[in-house]
Amino acid sequence: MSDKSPYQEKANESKAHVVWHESNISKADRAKVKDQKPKCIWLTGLSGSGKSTLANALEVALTEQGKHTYLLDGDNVRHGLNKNLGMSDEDRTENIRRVSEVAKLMVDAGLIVVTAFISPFRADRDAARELFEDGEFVEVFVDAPLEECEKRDPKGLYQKARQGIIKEFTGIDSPYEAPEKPEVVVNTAENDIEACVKQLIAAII
Ligand SMILES: Nc1ncnc2c1ncn2[C@@H]1O[C@H](COP(=O)(O)OS(=O)(=O)O)[C@@H](OP(=O)(O)O)[C@H]1O
Ligand SMILES: Nc1ncnc2c1ncn2[C@@H]1O[C@H](COP(=O)(O)OP(=O)(O)O)[C@@H](O)[C@H]1O
Repeated sequence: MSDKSPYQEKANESKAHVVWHESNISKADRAKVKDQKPKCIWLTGLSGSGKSTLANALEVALTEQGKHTYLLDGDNVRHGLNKNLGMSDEDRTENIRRVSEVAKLMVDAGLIVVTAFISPFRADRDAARELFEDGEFVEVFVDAPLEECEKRDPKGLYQKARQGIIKEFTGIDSPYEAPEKPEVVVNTAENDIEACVKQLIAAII
């Protein structure tokens, strides 16, 4: 987001008068009560690659193991917190910035957070990583070729994008920058859902 945005102008006005408060309970205290290591599991990939499906299945598996989790999904967050954002590059960046900060708060609360956003820009995902301590941020590339995602087209969005009804669609007329060094790559075109979840659990726990 540029420095000329209304959000940034208001932030600049008030910044000088806003003071950080320390809390008596730390992230480590909260994590100890939950008996787990807080983490942010960041799923990135094309629409239809399998982010929501895997994030849901992963949350189920973690909950069955007694872990305390929360799932942040792009479609859902865009109905509430980020309902004032569209799909321009600038709005996607702001979407990911806000979600990264929410995920950081949730990790501070001691949770294992799973996020499912296209998050197409490398710089935005790197900025998210910067908010976390070493080892807390696990970038997962949910990898499936565009042709496979388009064939699945679970919401009929690719068809609408090809017809020009939806503009700036990721992979069609908006870019997707694949991760260069993700902690995990799950290939959803070659492995079934169960195998991908197994791979994720092994990488996380
Ligand atoms: N133009 C365009 N491009 C891509 N996706 C679109 C678009 N318009 C609507 N949708 C639907 O919005 C979901 C993507 O939201 P995200 O918040 O994950 O996007 S982003 O990270 O800000 O790029 C995405 O969800 P997934 O299919 O689950 O990825 C789509 O359902
Ligand atoms: N290994 C797999 N992992 C995840 N989804 C898969 C896999 N194989 C096939 N699919 C199917 O692909 C589709 C992915 O849709 P979805 O999870 O909504 O993707 P996204 O959230 O990335 O848009 C679903 O219909 C799902 O059943």
